[in-house]
Amino acid sequence: MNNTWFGLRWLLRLAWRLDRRRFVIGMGLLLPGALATPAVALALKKLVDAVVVDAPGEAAAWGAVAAVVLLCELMLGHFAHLYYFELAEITDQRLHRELLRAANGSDWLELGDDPSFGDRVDLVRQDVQRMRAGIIGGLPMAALAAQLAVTAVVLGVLSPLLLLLPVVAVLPVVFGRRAEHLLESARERTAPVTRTIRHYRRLMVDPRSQQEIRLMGNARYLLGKQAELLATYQRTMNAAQWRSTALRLAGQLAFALGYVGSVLYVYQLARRGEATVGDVILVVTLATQIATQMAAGLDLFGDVYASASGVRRLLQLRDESRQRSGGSGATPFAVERMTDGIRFDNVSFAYAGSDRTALRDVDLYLPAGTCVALVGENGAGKSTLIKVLTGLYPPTAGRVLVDGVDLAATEVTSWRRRTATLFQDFARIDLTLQHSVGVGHLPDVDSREAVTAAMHRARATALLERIGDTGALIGSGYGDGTELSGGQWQRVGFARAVMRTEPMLLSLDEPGHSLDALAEQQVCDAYQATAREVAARVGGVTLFVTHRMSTVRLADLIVVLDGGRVVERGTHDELVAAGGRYAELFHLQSRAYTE
Ligand SMILES: Nc1ncnc2c1ncn2[C@@H]1O[C@H](COP(=O)(O)OP(=O)(O)OP(=O)(O)O)[C@@H](O)[C@H]1O
Repeated sequence: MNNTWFGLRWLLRLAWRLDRRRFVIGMGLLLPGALATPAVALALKKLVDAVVVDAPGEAAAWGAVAAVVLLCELMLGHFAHLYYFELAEITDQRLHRELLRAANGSDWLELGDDPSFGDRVDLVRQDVQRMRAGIIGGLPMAALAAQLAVTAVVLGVLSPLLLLLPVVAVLPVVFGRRAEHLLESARERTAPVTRTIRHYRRLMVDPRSQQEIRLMGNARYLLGKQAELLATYQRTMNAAQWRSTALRLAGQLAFALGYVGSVLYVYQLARRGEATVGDVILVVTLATQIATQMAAGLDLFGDVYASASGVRRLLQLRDESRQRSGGSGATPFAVERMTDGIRFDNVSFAYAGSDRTALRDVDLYLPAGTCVALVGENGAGKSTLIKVLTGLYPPTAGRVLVDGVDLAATEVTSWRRRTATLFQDFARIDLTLQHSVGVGHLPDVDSREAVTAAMHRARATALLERIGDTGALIGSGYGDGTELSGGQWQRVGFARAVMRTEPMLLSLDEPGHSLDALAEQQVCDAYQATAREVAARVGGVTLFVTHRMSTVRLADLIVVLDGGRVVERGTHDELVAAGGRYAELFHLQSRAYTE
C-alpha cells in the first residue's frame, strides 16, 4: 500500500511542478463535481420527505436543488477532465524523457550489457503509458475519497450501523489490488520471454537479417520458435488473468451482500418509524452511488497501483544508473597536451555476467604522439581495450593513466571529450548529414564549416557532393533520406569522430571494415593524416585495430593481443625479426596475397 501512495504522491507532485495552473483548475472543478453526488441524494431525500408530508412548495424547491446539483455533477467533471487530461499529456512527455535519461544515465556501458536492465527499461517503457493513466486516475481518486467521506458521514448520522456499508465497499478495492499485483508479477516474470519475442520480431523484419533468412530458408523455424515463446507467454498471462478475475469477483460479491443488507436494514428502521421514507430513498441512492464510486475507485486504484509500480521501477533504474557512474569526487581531465603517454598498469577486465576475462594483466605503454596498431585474432580483446581506454567500462583491476592522470579518479565525461573513436559497429545516425556528423562535437553541431571540414578530414568530400548539402537527410530511419552503403556510413561515422579536432586519443576499430580496397586505402590515408595532425597538435595517441598487415606495418608501435593478454609489442621490423605470433600472422597474410 505504501508503495502505491508513494507512487501516487510522486506522480501528483511531478504534475504539480510541471503545471500548477492546470492542476489547481482541474482539482478545483473535480472536487465540487464529486461532492455534488452525495448532495443529489440528500436533495432527493428532502424532496421525497416533502412529498410524503404533502408540502408541494418545499418539494418543488428541493426538486430544483437536485436538478442544479445534478447539472453541476455532470458539467464540472467534464470540464475538469479537459484540464487533467492535458496535465497527463505533459507529464507523459516528461516521464519519457526521465526514462531516456535513466536508460542513458550511467557513465559506463555495463548496464546496457545487462539483459535484466534492458528488460526493466522495456517494462518502464510500457509503464509510462500506465503512469499517464495514473495521473488521469490519481486526481479523480482524491475527489472520490472526499466524496466517500461525505457519504460515510451522511450514513453514520442516519445509523452508525450503516457505516458498515463503506467498510464492505472497501473489499473490492483490497481484492482488486491483490488482483493487479498478480498481473504485475506475471508481467515481470514473463519479461525475458517478451524480450525474446520482440527480438525475433525485429530479426525477421530487419533487412540485414532478412536476406540470410531467405537464403538459409529458416523463416519457418524462426516463426515456430516465436510461436512457442508466445504460447508460453500467453499460458502464464492467461493463468494470472483468471486468478485475478476470480479475486475481483469475490470482492464485488462481498460488497453486493452488504448493499442488499443495508437496504433491508433501513427498510426495517422505516417500518419501526425510526427513519423516514426519504431516508430509505437516501440509503438506496447512496448505496447505489457507493457501488458506482467503488467500481470507479477500483479502476482508478488499478491504474494508480500499476502506475506506482512503474514509478518504483523508473526510480530504481534512475538510481541504478546514478550508482554506476563516476564518483562525485572525480576531477575533470585537464591535460591540454600529452607529453608522456598512456599507460595500462596491470589492467584486467571482465564483462558483467561473463566468467571470461576479456583483458588480463595488461601492462602497456603507448608513448605520446605515436600511432599504435592493435593486432590479434577475433575475440583477442582489441575492441575491449579501446572501450576500457575510452572510459566506456571501468577496469575490473589495475589502472589506466593518461599523462600520469588516473582515469578512475577523473570525471569520465571530460576525458571522453578528449577522445575521438570510430567503432567497428559504429552508429548509423539517420538525421541530416549536418547533425549526423555534427553530434560528434556538440559545440559545432550546427556549424556547416565544421561539418564540411570533418567530411574533408574523413576523405568524404565526394560523398558530401553526392548528397548535395549538409542539410540533406541521410538514411531512411524516419524520413525519405539518401540511403548510404556500409562504406559510406562508415565515412560519415569517421567524419563524426573527427569533429573533435584535438583528441588526445584517436581510436579506430577496423578501419577497413565495410570498405572496398580503394576506399580502404583512402580511409587509411585519412587515418594516418589525422593521426599525424593529432600527434603534432596535442601529442595525441592514435590506436587502430585492423587485420590488414599492410596498414599495421605503418604503425610506430604494434601491440599483439592474444586471449586478453599483450603477448608482443614492438615495431614491424622488430616483431618480424622476433619470429613470434606477429611474424606468423604477417607471413600467413603475405602468403595469402602472393599465392
Ligand atoms: N558486451 C560483451 N559482453 C560480454 N562479453 C563480451 C562483450 N563484448 C565482447 N565480449 C567478449 O570479450 C572478448 C573480447 O572481445 P573483443 O570484442 O574485445 O575482441 P576483438 O579482439 O575486438 O575481436 P574482433 O576482432 O572479432 O573484433 C570476447 O571473448 C568476446 O566474446
